[in-house]
Amino acid sequence: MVFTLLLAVQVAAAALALFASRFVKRYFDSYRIYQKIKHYPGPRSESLLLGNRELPSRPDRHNVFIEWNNKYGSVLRRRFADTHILQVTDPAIIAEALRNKDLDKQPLSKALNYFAGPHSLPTLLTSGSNERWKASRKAAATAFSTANMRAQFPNIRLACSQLIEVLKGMGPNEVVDMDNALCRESLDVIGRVGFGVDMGATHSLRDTDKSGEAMEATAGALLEADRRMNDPIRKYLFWRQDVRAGTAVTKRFHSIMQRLVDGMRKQRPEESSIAAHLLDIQDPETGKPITDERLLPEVSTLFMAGFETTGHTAAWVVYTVSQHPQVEAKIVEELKSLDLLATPEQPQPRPIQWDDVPKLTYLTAVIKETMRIYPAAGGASMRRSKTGKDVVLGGGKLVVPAGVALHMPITAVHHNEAIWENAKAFIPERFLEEGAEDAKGVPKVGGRQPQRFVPFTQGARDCVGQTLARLNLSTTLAQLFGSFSFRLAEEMGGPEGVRAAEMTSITLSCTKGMKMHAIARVPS
Ligand code: HEM
Repeated sequence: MVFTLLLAVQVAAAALALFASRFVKRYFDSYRIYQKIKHYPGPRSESLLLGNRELPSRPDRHNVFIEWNNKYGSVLRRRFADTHILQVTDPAIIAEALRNKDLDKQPLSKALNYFAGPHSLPTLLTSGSNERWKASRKAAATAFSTANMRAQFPNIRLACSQLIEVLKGMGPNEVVDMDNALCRESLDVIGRVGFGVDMGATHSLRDTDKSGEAMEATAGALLEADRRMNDPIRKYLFWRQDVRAGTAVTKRFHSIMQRLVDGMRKQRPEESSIAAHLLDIQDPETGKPITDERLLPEVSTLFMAGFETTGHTAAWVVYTVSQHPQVEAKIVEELKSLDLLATPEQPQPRPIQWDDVPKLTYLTAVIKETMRIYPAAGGASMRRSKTGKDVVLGGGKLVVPAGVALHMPITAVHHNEAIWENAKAFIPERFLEEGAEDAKGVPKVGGRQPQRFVPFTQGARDCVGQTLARLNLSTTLAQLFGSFSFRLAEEMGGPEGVRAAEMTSITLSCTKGMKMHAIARVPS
Protein backbone atom coordinates (compact mmCIF):
# COMPACT_ATOMS: atom_id res chain seq x y z
CA MET A 1 0.00 0.00 0.00
CA VAL A 2 2.74 2.45 1.07
CA PHE A 3 4.80 1.40 -1.92
CA THR A 4 1.88 2.08 -4.30
CA LEU A 5 1.33 5.47 -2.71
CA LEU A 6 5.01 6.36 -3.05
CA LEU A 7 5.00 5.27 -6.67
CA ALA A 8 1.92 7.37 -7.38
CA VAL A 9 3.54 10.43 -5.77
CA GLN A 10 6.71 9.88 -7.82
CA VAL A 11 4.75 9.52 -11.08
CA ALA A 12 2.76 12.66 -10.28
CA ALA A 13 5.95 14.58 -9.44
CA ALA A 14 7.61 13.42 -12.66
CA ALA A 15 4.56 14.44 -14.72
CA LEU A 16 4.51 17.83 -13.02
CA ALA A 17 8.24 18.32 -13.62
CA LEU A 18 7.83 17.40 -17.30
CA PHE A 19 4.91 19.80 -17.66
CA ALA A 20 6.83 22.59 -15.88
CA SER A 21 9.97 22.06 -17.99
CA ARG A 22 7.92 22.15 -21.22
CA PHE A 23 6.14 25.27 -19.99
CA VAL A 24 9.43 26.98 -19.12
CA LYS A 25 10.97 25.96 -22.45
CA ARG A 26 7.99 27.33 -24.41
CA TYR A 27 8.22 30.69 -22.66
CA PHE A 28 12.01 30.72 -22.96
CA ASP A 29 11.72 30.14 -26.74
CA SER A 30 9.02 32.80 -26.84
CA TYR A 31 11.34 35.28 -25.10
CA ARG A 32 14.09 34.54 -27.66
CA ILE A 33 11.62 35.28 -30.47
CA TYR A 34 10.55 38.47 -28.72
CA GLN A 35 14.15 39.71 -28.89
CA LYS A 36 13.91 39.50 -32.70
CA ILE A 37 10.68 41.49 -33.05
CA LYS A 38 10.74 43.86 -30.11
CA HIS A 39 11.70 46.82 -32.32
CA TYR A 40 8.23 46.78 -33.91
CA PRO A 41 5.64 48.89 -32.10
CA GLY A 42 2.60 47.24 -30.55
CA PRO A 43 -0.01 47.39 -27.80
CA ARG A 44 0.96 46.64 -24.20
CA SER A 45 0.21 43.13 -22.92
CA GLU A 46 -2.68 42.92 -20.45
CA SER A 47 -1.11 39.92 -18.78
CA LEU A 48 2.51 38.85 -18.31
CA LEU A 49 1.68 35.23 -19.04
CA LEU A 50 -1.13 35.56 -21.57
CA GLY A 51 -0.16 38.76 -23.42
CA ASN A 52 -3.02 40.52 -25.24
CA ARG A 53 -5.36 37.89 -23.82
CA GLU A 54 -8.60 39.84 -24.24
CA LEU A 55 -8.36 40.25 -28.00
CA PRO A 56 -9.33 36.72 -29.20
CA SER A 57 -12.64 36.80 -27.32
CA ARG A 58 -13.58 40.42 -28.09
CA PRO A 59 -16.59 40.54 -30.44
CA ASP A 60 -15.36 43.88 -31.84
CA ARG A 61 -11.83 42.65 -32.52
CA HIS A 62 -12.12 43.66 -36.21
CA ASN A 63 -12.36 47.27 -35.00
CA VAL A 64 -9.40 46.75 -32.66
CA PHE A 65 -7.31 45.62 -35.66
CA ILE A 66 -8.23 48.90 -37.40
CA GLU A 67 -7.55 50.98 -34.28
CA TRP A 68 -4.11 49.38 -33.77
CA ASN A 69 -3.24 49.85 -37.43
CA ASN A 70 -4.03 53.57 -37.10
CA LYS A 71 -2.07 53.84 -33.86
CA TYR A 72 1.01 51.69 -34.52
CA GLY A 73 1.25 51.64 -38.33
CA SER A 74 1.23 48.91 -40.95
CA VAL A 75 3.53 46.47 -39.08
CA LEU A 76 2.90 45.84 -35.39
CA ARG A 77 3.46 43.08 -32.89
CA ARG A 78 1.15 41.51 -30.34
CA ARG A 79 1.16 38.31 -28.28
CA PHE A 80 -1.24 35.64 -27.12
CA ALA A 81 0.31 33.41 -24.40
CA ASP A 82 3.66 32.23 -25.84
CA THR A 83 2.71 32.99 -29.48
CA HIS A 84 3.98 36.21 -31.01
CA ILE A 85 1.96 37.67 -33.85
CA LEU A 86 3.05 40.25 -36.40
CA GLN A 87 0.04 42.15 -37.76
CA VAL A 88 0.64 43.54 -41.24
CA THR A 89 -1.58 45.78 -43.37
CA ASP A 90 0.96 46.97 -45.95
CA PRO A 91 -0.44 45.76 -49.34
CA ALA A 92 3.02 45.20 -50.88
CA ILE A 93 4.19 42.99 -48.00
CA ILE A 94 0.87 41.12 -47.98
CA ALA A 95 1.05 40.47 -51.73
CA GLU A 96 4.57 39.09 -51.30
CA ALA A 97 3.75 37.06 -48.18
CA LEU A 98 0.71 35.39 -49.74
CA ARG A 99 2.83 34.20 -52.65
CA ASN A 100 5.89 33.20 -50.62
CA LYS A 101 6.35 29.42 -50.68
CA ASP A 102 8.23 29.42 -47.35
CA LEU A 103 5.14 30.72 -45.56
CA ASP A 104 2.29 28.29 -45.06
CA LYS A 105 -1.27 28.58 -43.87
CA GLN A 106 -1.82 28.00 -40.19
CA PRO A 107 -3.84 24.76 -39.86
CA LEU A 108 -7.42 25.01 -38.60
CA SER A 109 -7.91 24.86 -34.87
CA LYS A 110 -8.90 21.51 -33.32
CA ALA A 111 -12.34 22.97 -32.61
CA LEU A 112 -12.97 23.43 -36.33
CA ASN A 113 -11.72 19.92 -37.09
CA TYR A 114 -14.27 18.71 -34.53
CA PHE A 115 -16.95 20.69 -36.38
CA ALA A 116 -15.90 19.16 -39.71
CA GLY A 117 -16.26 15.51 -38.73
CA PRO A 118 -16.79 13.05 -35.89
CA HIS A 119 -13.18 11.84 -36.13
CA SER A 120 -11.80 15.41 -35.79
CA LEU A 121 -9.42 14.74 -38.70
CA PRO A 122 -7.69 17.82 -40.12
CA THR A 123 -9.58 18.72 -43.30
CA LEU A 124 -7.61 18.45 -46.53
CA LEU A 125 -8.98 21.67 -48.04
CA THR A 126 -7.70 23.81 -45.20
CA SER A 127 -4.55 21.94 -44.10
CA GLY A 128 -0.93 22.92 -44.76
CA SER A 129 0.10 23.08 -48.42
CA ASN A 130 0.96 19.36 -48.71
CA GLU A 131 0.16 16.80 -51.43
CA ARG A 132 -3.23 15.96 -49.90
CA TRP A 133 -4.26 19.62 -49.83
CA LYS A 134 -3.14 19.95 -53.46
CA ALA A 135 -5.34 16.99 -54.51
CA SER A 136 -8.35 18.40 -52.69
CA ARG A 137 -7.79 22.00 -53.81
CA LYS A 138 -7.47 20.89 -57.45
CA ALA A 139 -10.79 19.06 -57.26
CA ALA A 140 -12.53 22.01 -55.58
CA ALA A 141 -11.03 24.56 -58.00
CA THR A 142 -12.36 22.55 -60.97
CA ALA A 143 -15.75 22.21 -59.27
CA PHE A 144 -15.99 26.02 -59.00
CA SER A 145 -14.92 26.65 -62.63
CA THR A 146 -16.93 29.15 -64.67
CA ALA A 147 -18.30 26.35 -66.88
CA ASN A 148 -19.64 24.43 -63.87
CA MET A 149 -21.05 27.57 -62.27
CA ARG A 150 -22.84 28.34 -65.53
CA ALA A 151 -24.34 24.85 -65.61
CA GLN A 152 -25.46 25.26 -61.98
CA PHE A 153 -26.83 28.79 -62.43
CA PRO A 154 -30.53 27.70 -62.39
CA ASN A 155 -29.95 26.13 -58.97
CA ILE A 156 -28.65 29.42 -57.54
CA ARG A 157 -31.63 31.28 -58.96
CA LEU A 158 -34.05 28.71 -57.58
CA ALA A 159 -32.95 29.07 -53.94
CA CYS A 160 -33.52 32.83 -54.10
CA SER A 161 -36.90 32.50 -55.86
CA GLN A 162 -37.99 30.30 -52.98
CA LEU A 163 -36.90 32.96 -50.45
CA ILE A 164 -38.77 35.67 -52.39
CA GLU A 165 -42.00 33.66 -52.21
CA VAL A 166 -41.62 33.27 -48.41
CA LEU A 167 -40.93 37.02 -48.00
CA LYS A 168 -43.97 37.90 -50.10
CA GLY A 169 -46.08 35.73 -47.83
CA MET A 170 -44.88 37.68 -44.79
CA GLY A 171 -45.86 41.18 -45.84
CA PRO A 172 -44.30 44.61 -45.11
CA ASN A 173 -45.32 44.89 -41.46
CA GLU A 174 -43.70 41.70 -40.30
CA VAL A 175 -40.09 41.94 -39.07
CA VAL A 176 -37.78 39.48 -40.77
CA ASP A 177 -34.19 38.68 -39.83
CA MET A 178 -32.58 39.09 -43.25
CA ASP A 179 -29.25 37.79 -41.94
CA ASN A 180 -30.85 34.51 -40.95
CA ALA A 181 -32.87 34.43 -44.21
CA LEU A 182 -29.79 34.98 -46.38
CA CYS A 183 -27.69 32.44 -44.47
CA ARG A 184 -30.49 29.94 -45.09
CA GLU A 185 -30.53 30.84 -48.75
CA SER A 186 -26.79 30.39 -49.05
CA LEU A 187 -27.02 27.01 -47.27
CA ASP A 188 -29.61 25.93 -49.84
CA VAL A 189 -27.41 27.17 -52.70
CA ILE A 190 -24.45 25.07 -51.49
CA GLY A 191 -26.78 22.09 -51.02
CA ARG A 192 -28.20 22.35 -54.54
CA VAL A 193 -25.06 23.45 -56.44
CA GLY A 194 -22.78 21.19 -54.50
CA PHE A 195 -24.77 18.06 -53.92
CA GLY A 196 -28.00 18.29 -55.92
CA VAL A 197 -29.90 18.22 -52.62
CA ASP A 198 -32.59 20.57 -51.33
CA MET A 199 -31.55 21.27 -47.71
CA GLY A 200 -34.97 22.88 -47.20
CA ALA A 201 -33.62 25.88 -45.28
CA THR A 202 -35.62 28.50 -47.23
CA HIS A 203 -38.96 26.69 -47.20
CA SER A 204 -39.82 28.67 -44.12
CA LEU A 205 -38.01 31.24 -41.98
CA ARG A 206 -39.30 29.90 -38.70
CA ASP A 207 -36.71 28.24 -36.46
CA THR A 208 -39.21 25.81 -35.05
CA ASP A 209 -40.20 24.58 -38.48
CA LYS A 210 -38.94 21.08 -39.38
CA SER A 211 -37.56 22.49 -42.66
CA GLY A 212 -35.12 24.56 -40.61
CA GLU A 213 -33.29 21.45 -39.34
CA ALA A 214 -30.23 21.81 -41.60
CA MET A 215 -29.90 25.51 -40.79
CA GLU A 216 -30.28 24.98 -37.06
CA ALA A 217 -27.71 22.16 -37.07
CA THR A 218 -25.12 23.92 -39.27
CA ALA A 219 -25.34 27.27 -37.47
CA GLY A 220 -25.45 25.57 -34.05
CA ALA A 221 -22.41 23.37 -34.76
CA LEU A 222 -20.45 26.36 -36.04
CA LEU A 223 -21.33 28.33 -32.91
CA GLU A 224 -20.15 25.45 -30.71
CA ALA A 225 -16.87 25.30 -32.70
CA ASP A 226 -16.40 29.03 -32.16
CA ARG A 227 -17.01 28.66 -28.42
CA ARG A 228 -14.49 25.80 -28.21
CA MET A 229 -11.92 27.90 -30.08
CA ASN A 230 -12.23 30.69 -27.54
CA ASP A 231 -12.33 28.34 -24.56
CA PRO A 232 -9.95 25.36 -24.92
CA ILE A 233 -11.25 23.61 -21.77
CA ARG A 234 -14.93 23.85 -22.77
CA LYS A 235 -14.96 20.36 -24.30
CA TYR A 236 -14.11 18.82 -20.92
CA LEU A 237 -17.05 20.50 -19.14
CA PHE A 238 -19.47 17.74 -20.20
CA TRP A 239 -21.76 18.20 -17.17
CA ARG A 240 -22.76 21.69 -18.35
CA GLN A 241 -26.09 21.86 -20.15
CA ASP A 242 -24.90 24.30 -22.87
CA VAL A 243 -21.85 22.12 -23.64
CA ARG A 244 -24.06 19.02 -23.92
CA ALA A 245 -26.42 20.93 -26.23
CA GLY A 246 -23.41 22.02 -28.35
CA THR A 247 -22.20 18.41 -28.62
CA ALA A 248 -25.69 17.22 -29.57
CA VAL A 249 -26.15 19.84 -32.30
CA THR A 250 -22.70 19.00 -33.72
CA LYS A 251 -23.71 15.33 -33.89
CA ARG A 252 -26.91 16.30 -35.74
CA PHE A 253 -24.82 18.30 -38.19
CA HIS A 254 -22.48 15.33 -38.75
CA SER A 255 -25.41 13.03 -39.49
CA ILE A 256 -26.77 15.52 -42.07
CA MET A 257 -23.31 15.58 -43.71
CA GLN A 258 -23.15 11.77 -43.56
CA ARG A 259 -26.48 11.60 -45.43
CA LEU A 260 -24.97 13.76 -48.18
CA VAL A 261 -21.94 11.45 -48.42
CA ASP A 262 -24.20 8.37 -48.53
CA GLY A 263 -26.22 10.00 -51.32
CA MET A 264 -23.05 10.72 -53.32
CA ARG A 265 -21.97 7.10 -53.02
CA LYS A 266 -25.37 5.69 -53.91
CA GLN A 267 -25.86 7.65 -57.10
CA ARG A 268 -23.15 9.38 -59.17
CA PRO A 269 -23.86 13.14 -58.83
CA GLU A 270 -24.27 15.50 -61.79
CA GLU A 271 -20.91 16.15 -63.47
CA SER A 272 -21.09 19.94 -62.86
CA SER A 273 -21.74 19.49 -59.11
CA ILE A 274 -19.11 19.92 -56.40
CA ALA A 275 -19.89 16.37 -55.18
CA ALA A 276 -18.75 14.80 -58.47
CA HIS A 277 -15.37 16.50 -58.12
CA LEU A 278 -14.94 15.58 -54.45
CA LEU A 279 -15.51 11.92 -55.36
CA ASP A 280 -12.59 12.18 -57.78
CA ILE A 281 -10.07 13.24 -55.11
CA GLN A 282 -7.26 10.67 -55.04
CA ASP A 283 -5.31 10.14 -51.84
CA PRO A 284 -1.69 10.74 -52.96
CA GLU A 285 -0.45 8.19 -50.43
CA THR A 286 -2.64 5.27 -51.55
CA GLY A 287 -3.41 6.40 -55.12
CA LYS A 288 -7.06 5.49 -54.39
CA PRO A 289 -10.13 7.69 -53.97
CA ILE A 290 -10.37 9.13 -50.45
CA THR A 291 -12.40 7.18 -47.89
CA ASP A 292 -15.72 8.35 -46.40
CA GLU A 293 -13.87 9.20 -43.22
CA ARG A 294 -11.88 11.77 -45.23
CA LEU A 295 -14.71 12.80 -47.56
CA LEU A 296 -17.17 13.89 -44.88
CA PRO A 297 -14.93 16.65 -43.45
CA GLU A 298 -14.39 18.02 -46.98
CA VAL A 299 -18.15 18.28 -47.46
CA SER A 300 -18.58 19.95 -44.05
CA THR A 301 -15.75 22.38 -44.80
CA LEU A 302 -17.55 23.70 -47.86
CA PHE A 303 -20.64 24.44 -45.77
CA MET A 304 -18.51 25.94 -42.99
CA ALA A 305 -16.51 28.16 -45.37
CA GLY A 306 -19.37 29.14 -47.64
CA PHE A 307 -22.69 29.54 -45.90
CA GLU A 308 -22.28 32.24 -43.24
CA THR A 309 -19.62 34.15 -45.22
CA THR A 310 -21.99 34.57 -48.18
CA GLY A 311 -25.15 34.95 -46.07
CA HIS A 312 -23.71 37.64 -43.77
CA THR A 313 -22.23 39.52 -46.75
CA ALA A 314 -25.62 39.60 -48.50
CA ALA A 315 -27.23 40.81 -45.24
CA TRP A 316 -24.66 43.61 -44.91
CA VAL A 317 -25.49 44.69 -48.49
CA VAL A 318 -29.22 44.77 -47.73
CA TYR A 319 -28.42 46.86 -44.64
CA THR A 320 -26.06 49.37 -46.33
CA VAL A 321 -28.49 49.89 -49.20
CA SER A 322 -31.34 50.49 -46.72
CA GLN A 323 -29.25 53.32 -45.24
CA HIS A 324 -28.48 54.99 -48.60
CA PRO A 325 -31.65 55.77 -50.59
CA GLN A 326 -29.63 57.38 -53.42
CA VAL A 327 -27.70 54.10 -53.82
CA GLU A 328 -30.94 52.12 -53.88
CA ALA A 329 -32.31 54.48 -56.56
CA LYS A 330 -29.31 53.72 -58.78
CA ILE A 331 -29.71 49.94 -58.27
CA VAL A 332 -33.39 50.26 -59.18
CA GLU A 333 -32.47 52.19 -62.32
CA GLU A 334 -29.98 49.50 -63.34
CA LEU A 335 -32.44 46.65 -62.70
CA LYS A 336 -35.14 48.52 -64.64
CA SER A 337 -32.85 48.97 -67.63
CA LEU A 338 -32.32 45.19 -67.63
CA ASP A 339 -36.03 44.42 -67.21
CA LEU A 340 -35.31 42.84 -63.79
CA LEU A 341 -37.51 45.19 -61.75
CA ALA A 342 -41.03 44.50 -60.56
CA THR A 343 -43.27 47.29 -61.89
CA PRO A 344 -47.07 47.75 -61.87
CA GLU A 345 -47.03 46.82 -65.57
CA GLN A 346 -44.84 43.77 -64.94
CA PRO A 347 -45.30 42.71 -61.26
CA GLN A 348 -43.21 39.58 -61.84
CA PRO A 349 -39.78 40.67 -63.11
CA ARG A 350 -38.09 38.65 -65.86
CA PRO A 351 -36.09 35.74 -64.33
CA ILE A 352 -32.42 36.68 -64.15
CA GLN A 353 -30.16 34.91 -66.69
CA TRP A 354 -26.45 34.06 -66.65
CA ASP A 355 -25.75 36.78 -69.28
CA ASP A 356 -27.35 39.45 -67.03
CA VAL A 357 -24.77 39.06 -64.27
CA PRO A 358 -21.85 40.94 -65.94
CA LYS A 359 -24.28 43.76 -66.80
CA LEU A 360 -24.99 44.44 -63.10
CA THR A 361 -22.19 47.01 -62.96
CA TYR A 362 -23.55 49.27 -60.24
CA LEU A 363 -24.88 46.47 -58.03
CA THR A 364 -21.45 44.80 -58.25
CA ALA A 365 -19.82 48.05 -57.09
CA VAL A 366 -22.27 48.17 -54.15
CA ILE A 367 -21.43 44.58 -53.21
CA LYS A 368 -17.70 45.32 -53.35
CA GLU A 369 -17.97 48.49 -51.29
CA THR A 370 -19.97 46.56 -48.68
CA MET A 371 -17.35 43.80 -48.65
CA ARG A 372 -14.67 46.45 -48.20
CA ILE A 373 -16.36 47.85 -45.12
CA TYR A 374 -17.68 44.52 -43.78
CA PRO A 375 -15.38 41.74 -45.05
CA ALA A 376 -17.05 38.53 -43.85
CA ALA A 377 -13.75 36.73 -43.22
CA GLY A 378 -11.99 39.89 -42.07
CA GLY A 379 -9.80 38.23 -39.46
CA ALA A 380 -8.53 35.51 -41.84
CA SER A 381 -5.06 35.00 -43.28
CA MET A 382 -2.57 33.68 -40.79
CA ARG A 383 0.75 32.34 -42.12
CA ARG A 384 3.91 30.87 -40.54
CA SER A 385 7.37 29.90 -41.72
CA LYS A 386 7.32 26.23 -42.70
CA THR A 387 11.06 25.83 -43.13
CA GLY A 388 12.06 26.57 -39.53
CA LYS A 389 13.96 29.61 -40.86
CA ASP A 390 13.17 33.31 -40.67
CA VAL A 391 11.37 34.67 -43.77
CA VAL A 392 12.48 38.03 -45.15
CA LEU A 393 9.86 40.19 -46.90
CA GLY A 394 9.83 43.61 -48.55
CA GLY A 395 13.61 43.59 -49.07
CA GLY A 396 14.18 43.35 -45.30
CA LYS A 397 11.35 45.70 -44.28
CA LEU A 398 9.83 42.77 -42.44
CA VAL A 399 11.50 39.65 -41.07
CA VAL A 400 9.10 36.93 -39.90
CA PRO A 401 11.02 34.75 -37.45
CA ALA A 402 10.24 31.03 -37.39
CA GLY A 403 7.55 30.43 -34.77
CA VAL A 404 5.89 33.83 -35.29
CA ALA A 405 2.39 34.01 -36.78
CA LEU A 406 2.01 36.55 -39.58
CA HIS A 407 -1.51 37.97 -39.46
CA MET A 408 -2.94 40.02 -42.34
CA PRO A 409 -6.38 41.15 -41.12
CA ILE A 410 -8.48 42.05 -44.15
CA THR A 411 -10.66 44.49 -42.17
CA ALA A 412 -7.64 46.63 -41.28
CA VAL A 413 -6.35 46.58 -44.89
CA HIS A 414 -9.77 47.69 -46.15
CA HIS A 415 -9.89 50.57 -43.64
CA ASN A 416 -6.27 51.64 -44.00
CA GLU A 417 -6.43 55.44 -44.51
CA ALA A 418 -3.02 55.36 -46.20
CA ILE A 419 -4.46 53.48 -49.20
CA TRP A 420 -8.16 54.39 -49.11
CA GLU A 421 -9.43 57.92 -49.41
CA ASN A 422 -12.27 58.58 -46.99
CA ALA A 423 -12.05 54.96 -45.79
CA LYS A 424 -14.98 55.19 -43.36
CA ALA A 425 -17.49 56.40 -45.96
CA PHE A 426 -19.74 54.11 -48.04
CA ILE A 427 -19.00 55.14 -51.65
CA PRO A 428 -19.79 52.37 -54.19
CA GLU A 429 -18.77 54.68 -57.05
CA ARG A 430 -15.09 54.19 -56.12
CA PHE A 431 -15.36 50.65 -57.54
CA LEU A 432 -16.59 51.96 -60.91
CA GLU A 433 -13.14 53.40 -61.57
CA GLU A 434 -10.59 51.39 -63.52
CA GLY A 435 -8.01 49.72 -61.26
CA ALA A 436 -10.03 50.56 -58.11
CA GLU A 437 -8.84 47.35 -56.43
CA ASP A 438 -5.14 48.21 -56.91
CA ALA A 439 -3.09 49.82 -54.16
CA LYS A 440 -1.84 52.71 -56.27
CA GLY A 441 1.45 54.33 -55.36
CA VAL A 442 2.66 51.13 -53.69
CA PRO A 443 5.70 49.49 -55.39
CA LYS A 444 4.94 46.57 -57.70
CA VAL A 445 5.58 43.03 -56.46
CA GLY A 446 6.69 40.46 -59.08
CA GLY A 447 5.73 42.94 -61.81
CA ARG A 448 2.17 43.26 -60.48
CA GLN A 449 0.44 46.10 -58.63
CA PRO A 450 -0.46 44.90 -55.09
CA GLN A 451 -4.18 44.79 -54.26
CA ARG A 452 -5.90 46.85 -51.59
CA PHE A 453 -9.28 45.08 -51.96
CA VAL A 454 -8.78 41.49 -50.76
CA PRO A 455 -12.02 40.02 -49.33
CA PHE A 456 -11.01 36.55 -50.61
CA THR A 457 -7.23 37.16 -50.03
CA GLN A 458 -4.76 36.25 -52.77
CA GLY A 459 -2.30 33.60 -53.89
CA ALA A 460 -2.48 29.81 -53.83
CA ARG A 461 -4.50 29.75 -50.59
CA ASP A 462 -7.13 32.32 -51.52
CA CYS A 463 -10.84 31.48 -51.37
CA VAL A 464 -11.46 28.50 -53.61
CA GLY A 465 -15.24 29.11 -53.60
CA GLN A 466 -15.16 32.78 -54.61
CA THR A 467 -16.73 32.23 -58.07
CA LEU A 468 -19.79 30.73 -56.40
CA ALA A 469 -19.80 33.43 -53.69
CA ARG A 470 -19.68 36.31 -56.21
CA LEU A 471 -22.28 34.71 -58.48
CA ASN A 472 -24.62 33.93 -55.62
CA LEU A 473 -24.34 37.48 -54.22
CA SER A 474 -25.07 39.19 -57.57
CA THR A 475 -27.90 36.84 -58.53
CA THR A 476 -29.57 36.83 -55.13
CA LEU A 477 -29.32 40.56 -54.51
CA ALA A 478 -30.49 41.47 -58.04
CA GLN A 479 -33.58 39.32 -57.52
CA LEU A 480 -34.24 40.61 -54.01
CA PHE A 481 -33.85 44.31 -54.89
CA GLY A 482 -35.90 43.68 -58.04
CA SER A 483 -38.86 42.69 -55.87
CA PHE A 484 -38.33 44.47 -52.51
CA SER A 485 -37.15 47.59 -50.81
CA PHE A 486 -35.81 46.98 -47.28
CA ARG A 487 -36.24 49.12 -44.18
CA LEU A 488 -34.29 48.59 -40.95
CA ALA A 489 -36.61 47.50 -38.13
CA GLU A 490 -36.89 49.89 -35.21
CA GLU A 491 -35.65 47.26 -32.74
CA MET A 492 -32.18 47.40 -34.38
CA GLY A 493 -31.67 50.88 -32.87
CA GLY A 494 -30.67 52.57 -36.14
CA PRO A 495 -27.10 52.56 -37.54
CA GLU A 496 -25.69 53.18 -34.04
CA GLY A 497 -27.44 50.04 -32.78
CA VAL A 498 -26.04 48.03 -35.69
CA ARG A 499 -22.55 49.43 -35.17
CA ALA A 500 -22.62 48.58 -31.46
CA ALA A 501 -23.75 45.02 -32.24
CA GLU A 502 -21.08 44.22 -34.86
CA MET A 503 -19.55 40.90 -33.95
CA THR A 504 -16.58 38.92 -35.17
CA SER A 505 -16.72 35.23 -34.36
CA ILE A 506 -15.56 33.05 -37.24
CA THR A 507 -17.26 35.56 -39.55
CA LEU A 508 -18.41 39.16 -39.21
CA SER A 509 -22.09 39.61 -38.43
CA CYS A 510 -24.40 41.51 -36.11
CA THR A 511 -25.36 40.03 -32.73
CA LYS A 512 -28.94 41.20 -33.25
CA GLY A 513 -29.22 39.60 -36.70
CA MET A 514 -30.42 42.06 -39.36
CA LYS A 515 -34.08 42.71 -38.63
CA MET A 516 -35.78 44.41 -41.56
CA HIS A 517 -39.16 45.05 -43.19
CA ALA A 518 -39.29 43.64 -46.71
CA ILE A 519 -41.58 45.97 -48.64
CA ALA A 520 -42.73 44.53 -51.98
CA ARG A 521 -42.15 47.01 -54.86
CA VAL A 522 -45.53 45.97 -56.26
CA PRO A 523 -47.92 44.94 -53.47
CA SER A 524 -49.83 41.77 -54.38
C1 HEM B 1 -18.61 36.16 -49.44
C2 HEM B 1 -18.26 34.91 -49.27
C3 HEM B 1 -16.88 34.42 -48.94
C4 HEM B 1 -15.83 35.09 -48.40
C5 HEM B 1 -15.75 36.55 -47.98
C6 HEM B 1 -14.73 34.15 -48.28
C7 HEM B 1 -13.46 34.46 -47.81
C8 HEM B 1 -12.41 33.56 -47.75
C9 HEM B 1 -11.07 33.90 -47.35
C10 HEM B 1 -10.60 35.28 -46.95
C11 HEM B 1 -10.32 32.77 -47.43
C12 HEM B 1 -8.83 32.64 -47.22
C13 HEM B 1 -8.42 32.58 -45.79
C14 HEM B 1 -6.93 32.61 -45.65
O1 HEM B 1 -6.20 33.23 -46.39
O2 HEM B 1 -6.49 32.00 -44.69
C15 HEM B 1 -11.20 31.70 -47.84
C16 HEM B 1 -10.80 30.38 -48.00
C17 HEM B 1 -11.65 29.37 -48.37
N1 HEM B 1 -12.96 29.50 -48.79
FE1 HEM B 1 -14.03 31.21 -48.86
N2 HEM B 1 -15.16 32.93 -48.71
C18 HEM B 1 -16.46 33.04 -49.15
C19 HEM B 1 -17.26 32.05 -49.69
C20 HEM B 1 -16.88 30.74 -49.89
C21 HEM B 1 -17.71 29.71 -50.48
C22 HEM B 1 -19.10 29.93 -51.06
C23 HEM B 1 -16.99 28.54 -50.40
C24 HEM B 1 -17.39 27.16 -50.86
C25 HEM B 1 -18.62 26.71 -50.89
C26 HEM B 1 -15.71 28.85 -49.79
C27 HEM B 1 -14.71 27.92 -49.55
C28 HEM B 1 -13.45 28.24 -49.07
C29 HEM B 1 -12.41 27.25 -48.82
C30 HEM B 1 -12.55 25.74 -48.98
C31 HEM B 1 -11.28 27.96 -48.39
C32 HEM B 1 -9.91 27.38 -48.03
C33 HEM B 1 -9.04 27.36 -49.27
C34 HEM B 1 -7.61 26.90 -49.03
O3 HEM B 1 -7.13 27.03 -47.92
O4 HEM B 1 -6.98 26.41 -49.99
N3 HEM B 1 -15.68 30.20 -49.49
N4 HEM B 1 -12.47 32.21 -48.05
